[in-house]
Amino acid sequence: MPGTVTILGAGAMGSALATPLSAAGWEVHLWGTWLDDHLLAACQAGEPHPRTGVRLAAGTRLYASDQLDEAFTGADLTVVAIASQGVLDVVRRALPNISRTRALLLTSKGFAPNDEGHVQLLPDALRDLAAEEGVELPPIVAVGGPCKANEVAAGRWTAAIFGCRDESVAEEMAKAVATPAYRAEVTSDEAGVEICAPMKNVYAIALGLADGLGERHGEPHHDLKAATFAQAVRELVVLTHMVGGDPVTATGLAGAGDLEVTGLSGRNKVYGARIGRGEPADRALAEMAAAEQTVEGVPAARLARSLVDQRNPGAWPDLPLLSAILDILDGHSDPAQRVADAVLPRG
Ligand SMILES: NC(=O)C1=CN([C@@H]2O[C@H](COP(=O)(O)OP(=O)(O)OC[C@H]3O[C@@H](n4cnc5c(N)ncnc54)[C@H](OP(=O)(O)O)[C@@H]3O)[C@@H](O)[C@H]2O)C=CC1
Ligand SMILES: O=C(CO)COP(=O)(O)O
Repeated sequence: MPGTVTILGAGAMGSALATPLSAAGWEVHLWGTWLDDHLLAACQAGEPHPRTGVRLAAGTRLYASDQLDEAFTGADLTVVAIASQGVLDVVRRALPNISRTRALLLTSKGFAPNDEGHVQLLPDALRDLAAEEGVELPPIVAVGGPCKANEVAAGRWTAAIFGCRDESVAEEMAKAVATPAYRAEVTSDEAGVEICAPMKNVYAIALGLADGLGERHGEPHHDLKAATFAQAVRELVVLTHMVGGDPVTATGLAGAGDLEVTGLSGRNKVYGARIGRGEPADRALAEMAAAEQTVEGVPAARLARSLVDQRNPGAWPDLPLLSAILDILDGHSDPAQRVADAVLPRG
């Protein structure tokens, strides 16, 4: 199918996807938000993208925030690669253009709270938004799996998972973007992919904490990290079930796979490591924000608290690690002990 793809968001992931999409034969239009001018300027100057350290794929056309309509000239496909807090705002502006494309691929990992505080998965919120505006959205394909933007940008082997309620659309898209290095498996479990995506960021904070403890004490805490990993996967299964998804999604690329890569080197893990080294949670977050390091697990954890309260508060006893992470974000005085108590057997 290759034709023209418009990528909304010129941050790490949006710019990275230009690599496989170009390699798969697409003409790539990369649109930057009103916050991305400095990123586009660096790319225009032929420098590596500031967030990935990798040069944009040759031939990528760049569009500034006031060129949204131009960015959709001839577009057949939309990719949304906006950090979660900006997704609804950007999609609202682009709705008429998006509606003329074959599908909307959504890489963002987060939740959408509405004005009444009701927490939705992003695709549900996007469909509601489109209905309110009287616009018909194309099928949404949730993009998940262990995909570090810098590795995708560099053209290294990456396995993604595409989740669409209409599995044939996921299949069509997976074929249309496949390269020897970037390939996607498909599922009809949109909800499962969409709950695992933000929640693995939350749990990766706890994985990072074990690494930070190791650095602080000069001795590894791999046992704690592994126990944390296993508990995180158990809780991803509980949460996936809660939103009507398939537990297999939680144990595959979208859940365990993405948790692993984020626990190795993601920004959420880096944040957790700072807490493990002894930094106060709020100060570490402020310093990462100042360095343009998005830590999506923090807002996601708090929205997940509301999601569980709204959908099934009876599940809290099965979510001790999520409870621990929330306490740590709220300033718990002994984060390491709090995680250990959540993931070690009671004895
Ligand atoms: N980085 C990665 O390895 C991966 C990321 N993802 C997901 O893809 C999405 C994008 O990630 P990534 O590219 O790393 O994120 P970035 O931090 O690089 O930001 C992505 C884009 O979102 C914009 N943005 C941030 N906040 C707002 C806002 N309030 N309003 C409008 N626009 C906003 C950014 O602008 P600004 O430049 O100002 O931040 C940028 O254009 C995320 O949800 C992430 O979870 C998925 C897989 C891997
Ligand atoms: O989602 C990611 C990898 O799949 C990136 O994770 P971080 O946001 O923690 O860097």
